[in-house]
Amino acid sequence: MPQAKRTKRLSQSFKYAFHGIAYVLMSQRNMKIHFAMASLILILALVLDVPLSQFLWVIFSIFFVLCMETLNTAIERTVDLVTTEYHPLAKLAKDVAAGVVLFAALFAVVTGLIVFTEPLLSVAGVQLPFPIEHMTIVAILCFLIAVFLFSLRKAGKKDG
Ligand SMILES: Nc1ncnc2c1ncn2[C@@H]1O[C@H](COP(=O)(O)OP(=O)(O)OP(=O)(O)O)[C@@H](O)[C@H]1O
Repeated sequence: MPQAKRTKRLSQSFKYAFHGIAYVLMSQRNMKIHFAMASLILILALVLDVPLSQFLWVIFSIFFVLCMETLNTAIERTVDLVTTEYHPLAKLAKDVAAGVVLFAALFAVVTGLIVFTEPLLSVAGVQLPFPIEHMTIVAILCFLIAVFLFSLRKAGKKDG
């Protein structure tokens, strides 16, 4: 029956997807760290009773990081399929894929700082000197400028 066939195919797809996720979790140290951090953050959100609108951002950033780490592993294995020898393009592909995970992780850190800094400090009876959004803007601007300067230096070294 076509219906039964489709159900079987769907369950097979889930099985393959879970196999992929299990592989990433078992083989990648970073994925284990992401899982541990996500668990801690969820417990912290529960303890601090984070409002739903902010909690949604926390959940989004958790799954965003998990997605990017999974994608990164897929890219790494694909590169390994093409070559296990040293190749500058293999290096570039893997380094850029690692950059994707770093961007996702930074997004998660920024989200965590915005959501958790004030509630955590208020538990300790401390007040921030400036609004958290202003401090976040300054921190992100500093990061962007630092990355830009680092890239310029790298490009300069290549030319020189
Ligand atoms: N075939 C290759 N050619 C050139 N450089 C490579 C190659 N494979 C890996 N590298 C370099 O080594 C770095 C680490 O690669 P590696 O595949 O070990 O990634 P990893 O994050 O340690 O993943 P895993 O431990 O899951 O294999 C890459 O970012 C890249 O700079």
